[in-house]
Amino acid sequence: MSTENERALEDGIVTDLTGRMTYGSYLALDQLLTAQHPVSSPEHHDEMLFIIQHQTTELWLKQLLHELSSARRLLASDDLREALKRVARVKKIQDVMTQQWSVLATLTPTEYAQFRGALGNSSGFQSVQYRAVEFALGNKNERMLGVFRDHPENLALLTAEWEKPTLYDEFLRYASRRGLPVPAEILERDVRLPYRETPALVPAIREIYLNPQQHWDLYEACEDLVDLEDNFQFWRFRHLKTVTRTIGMKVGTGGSSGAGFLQRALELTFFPELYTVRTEIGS
Ligand code: HEM
Ligand SMILES: N[C@@H](CC(=O)c1ccccc1NC=O)C(=O)O
Repeated sequence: MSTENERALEDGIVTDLTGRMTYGSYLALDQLLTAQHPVSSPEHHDEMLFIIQHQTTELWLKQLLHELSSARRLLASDDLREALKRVARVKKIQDVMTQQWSVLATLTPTEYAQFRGALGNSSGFQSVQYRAVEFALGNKNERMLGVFRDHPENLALLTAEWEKPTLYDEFLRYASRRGLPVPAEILERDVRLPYRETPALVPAIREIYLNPQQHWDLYEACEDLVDLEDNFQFWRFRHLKTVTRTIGMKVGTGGSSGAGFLQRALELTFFPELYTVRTEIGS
């Protein structure tokens, strides 16, 4: 151990950054770190945590959309292996997002009640990126577009997502090109509608699960999609549990019933046939 207990800076380290790209300029930190604007007055200590938790979630949602869009393009160009790399990253990001609830769970109902009133009618329900991720995964809902009528850029982003095939649509189109019997009603479906379970698809999925050696990459892909749906439900569940411990059964600032409304999202499924097939495997 050096007696000074101070690390010497090496001569090669650049310290005059005038006119150069820097850490802060590259990452636009001047903007990022001045974008926290608590609205409680006097400012409540815990509102900063509330803002940071949402902002970090929005950053991860941006990355999820980036990965999911790429995964769909890769599937459309028959590159399943690379598409699955994207999905692997999506799964890791979901893990972080779900873990992150434990930070917000340190916010007590007493603390939250002290600045909740300042939030007005704002609500996570109005998160355009969250809605775009739901759409990308198949939970389309035309009525959600209306929420963004006051914000043309958000409306354009979500409308574009609404009109795009979902990750499952692209996967099933790819499986069809690989020779699996994906019914025409799926290949030709109106992709702006929520994905609904189609019994005629189950034989194609069953074929993959009963003969994994012949369809190994598709088999892996199906399991990755199930992981992704599981992870999505874990996030929803932690949200519901955080909400219940913080506001109990109060109605939401966005105007919904609150916990009951969030509970009903847990009944939704993105990839129904991937679950149905499990009932049919073995005895
Ligand atoms: C104490 C913290 C939180 C509470 C009490 C809470 C409460 C609620 C409630 C009651 C709703 C239903 C809509 C409404 O009427 O407002 C909702 C929806 C939502 N919240 Fe939160 N929330 C919290 C934290 C978060 C965080 C950190 C995020 C991350 C971005 C988030 C994202 C969402 C989303 C995306 C929805 C829409 C869910 C859907 O449509 O199924 N919430 N929240
Ligand atoms: N809906 C929450 C308020 C809330 O959580 C919130 C408020 C503004 C921005 C994001 C929020 N997060 C999730 O809904 C409530 O009813 O307390």
